[in-house]
Amino acid sequence: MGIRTGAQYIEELKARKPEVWLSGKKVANVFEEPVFKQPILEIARLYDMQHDSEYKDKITHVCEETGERVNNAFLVPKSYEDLIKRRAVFEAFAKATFGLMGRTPDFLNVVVTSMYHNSWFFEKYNTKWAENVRNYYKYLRDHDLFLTHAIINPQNDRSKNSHEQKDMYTHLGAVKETPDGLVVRGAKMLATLAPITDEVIIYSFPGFAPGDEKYALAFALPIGTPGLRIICREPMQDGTRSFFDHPLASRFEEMDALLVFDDVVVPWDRVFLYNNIEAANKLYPMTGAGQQPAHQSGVRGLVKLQFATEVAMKVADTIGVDGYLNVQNDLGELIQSLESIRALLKVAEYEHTITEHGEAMPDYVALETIRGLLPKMYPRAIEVMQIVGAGGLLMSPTGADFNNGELRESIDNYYVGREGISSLERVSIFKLAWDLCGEAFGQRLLQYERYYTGDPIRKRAIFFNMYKRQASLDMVTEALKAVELDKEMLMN
Ligand SMILES: Cc1cc2nc3c(=O)[nH]c(=O)nc-3n(C[C@H](O)[C@H](O)[C@H](O)COP(=O)(O)OP(=O)(O)OC[C@H]3O[C@@H](n4cnc5c(N)ncnc54)[C@H](O)[C@@H]3O)c2cc1C
Ligand SMILES: Nc1c(O)cccc1C(=O)O
Repeated sequence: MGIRTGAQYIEELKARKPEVWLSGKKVANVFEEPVFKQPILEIARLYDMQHDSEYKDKITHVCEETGERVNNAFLVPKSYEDLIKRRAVFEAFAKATFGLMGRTPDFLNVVVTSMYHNSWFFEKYNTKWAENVRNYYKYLRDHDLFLTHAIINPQNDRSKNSHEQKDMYTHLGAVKETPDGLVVRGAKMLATLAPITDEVIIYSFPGFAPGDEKYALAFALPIGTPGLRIICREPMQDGTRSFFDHPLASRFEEMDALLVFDDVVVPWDRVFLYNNIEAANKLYPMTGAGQQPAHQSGVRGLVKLQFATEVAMKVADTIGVDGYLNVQNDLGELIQSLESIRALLKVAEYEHTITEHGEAMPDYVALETIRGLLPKMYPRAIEVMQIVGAGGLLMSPTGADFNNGELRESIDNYYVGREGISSLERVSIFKLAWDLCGEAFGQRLLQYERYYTGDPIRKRAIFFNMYKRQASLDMVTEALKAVELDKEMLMN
């Protein structure tokens, strides 16, 4: 098999019947559901890029084991050059979606590739788990599959651990072992793009306490597995809004969902971890499942931040305000943020380390710095877009108004931009901006940047403590030597 085409992705999607709930109704056919139709086509486009002569050699490679061409997300990076090959697919997929779809197939395929290369970790606890991870990676790679994931407990009572919740199966937990597999019950959040993916992987994110053993789980299942219920949030576009009026919301609605497992049987060959809180707490930091996807997210986040910065700059130019100091100051700040992330990515790749298992790991400090900065920089770019766009963001007519002969003269006369910018150009740019800085669609993109990789506050605290453990603070010691001299004097 190897790389799929968009048509193959869609055919396989059509052949599945996941239990998807949307706005109070069970979705009979995901591909025909207007809310999902365009996002499916956008994902299909990514698969087609793998066969496009412009991208094929950049984003795919020939697998040494099978001789098939596979996506670079499945490449185990062994060198700087391999990291650059991985970056190529992250960048190509991000640019195809302006960085607005965070969970494109490359994201989780990188996670599973990392778990595969670090199957020694699972071996330590259970050789079958390690074998299952290795087999699953090969299955994903050879079938070029698209995963969703839900590694966070639903937001119920965050002051209590899973085993202390009112109902012991509010959070996903193991119920019993059977000859066919492990029976699991409960919920996990927040499975982005779940309705249009092939499979779901559940893996553990640190935070398990003694008593949480039944919740210590990692496994993968086909998205249409019986008993798996996918409950979507309210859609932010109904699939009928025009590309003109909502150039981004109409294309890139990245649905989020709660997953409810109703005594679902996980076959034993799909169980990667179970009933072991030490393993569950260490999986994320020890298998590269935290660091390697941060490379993908950093590249994607850079593209998204660059896109927002470009839109803000275009808005300012369109209405002739980028000559003013305040606007230049704000836009200059966005560009400096953008260049900071670009530089940090180069550092992350260049200052990679080779692990004892031969994996090229992008630099932790640079990646964590990106992880902590993007949740601040992206909201700031949206704020600047709102400040510069001002009332003009609420002035745009609709495409229907443009098409109304009675209105057309007024539209052409009164919606123009600066000299040389027609009404159509000005309104089109302001509609891009409004999708990003006004619509619920854009607010989700902002919340995504804040929280897609965990709670930035707690992640920053972990980063600080890691940094503090390695920080020598030598300059302070050096500076205090001068004080020592005085002390000798003072002592005498
Ligand atoms: C758009 C979007 C897409 C997402 N996609 C996915 C996905 O595909 N897969 C996935 O698994 N997850 C996904 N997530 C979920 C994401 O991982 C979580 O949002 C993130 O881990 C934070 O958890 P939470 O949202 O439950 O916030 P909470 O943990 O409930 O935090 C809420 C508030 O309470 C504070 N708080 C809570 N607990 C503590 C504590 N112990 N100590 C200090 N402060 C605390 C937090 O700082 C925060 O201010 C997505 C999130 C968003 C917004
Ligand atoms: N992918 C993640 C997620 O979905 C939630 C929390 C953390 C991560 C991550 O990869 O760091």
